[in-house]
Amino acid sequence: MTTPPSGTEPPKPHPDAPAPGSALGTHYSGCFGCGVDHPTGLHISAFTPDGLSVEAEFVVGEPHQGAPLLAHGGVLATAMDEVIGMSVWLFRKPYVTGRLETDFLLPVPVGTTLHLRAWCNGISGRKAYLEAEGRIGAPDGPVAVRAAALFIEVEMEHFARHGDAEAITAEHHDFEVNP
Ligand SMILES: CCCCCCCC(=O)SCCNC(=O)CCNC(=O)[C@H](O)C(C)(C)COP(=O)(O)OP(=O)(O)OC[C@H]1O[C@@H](n2cnc3c(N)ncnc32)[C@H](O)[C@@H]1OP(=O)(O)O
Repeated sequence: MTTPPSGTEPPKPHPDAPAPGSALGTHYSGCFGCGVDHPTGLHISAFTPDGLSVEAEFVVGEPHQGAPLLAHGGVLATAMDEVIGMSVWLFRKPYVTGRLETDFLLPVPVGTTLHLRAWCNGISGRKAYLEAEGRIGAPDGPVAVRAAALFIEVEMEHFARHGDAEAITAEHHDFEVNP
């Protein structure tokens, strides 16, 4: 379910995608993944090297523990969800996570800098097929977490209908899309 149907072309950058090297900023200041105002969130800040994929760092802190001094698996899955979400929004359409599969390959100690990368393998109709990985200590460090995801395109109205419409319009969005 997270593999594109055969024949799906690899995506090309959207004409309005951020320029290669651009920082992506936060899409919502209260977001647990990237929000700058979240007291215990992951504070992931990301950039796109090519307008198609996302690279980011996540420093595992004490609020992110599962076992003593080790990252909680659900928190690591959140980090994967966040960078995958950032990468699919590069296509300038709103998407939400439908399915997220995660493999945990190594324990991740508190204090680790996880180097995250997310990319899209294909888009077919409303479905986007994506992957991510988290490497310990360096962009070419050992892989601790891998994820594959199916994201589903929605109307912007999805967020207003199910969430807080005023908060959406009040925030500045680096990821603003005009559906
Ligand atoms: C920059 C932003 C960063 C954000 C990072 C964080 C991202 C998130 O965490 S988003 C929050 C978590 N996700 C959600 O809240 C989504 C909740 N789910 C929903 O709202 C709905 O189920 C939704 C929108 C995904 C799909 O509903 P709906 O629009 O009615 O479409 P629906 O017809 O059910 O599904 C569309 C297609 O996707 C498929 N699909 C939907 N969900 C899944 C799933 N879990 N697994 C596999 N396929 C699925 C359906 O089978 C259907 O396929 P087909 O067209 O071939 O029949």
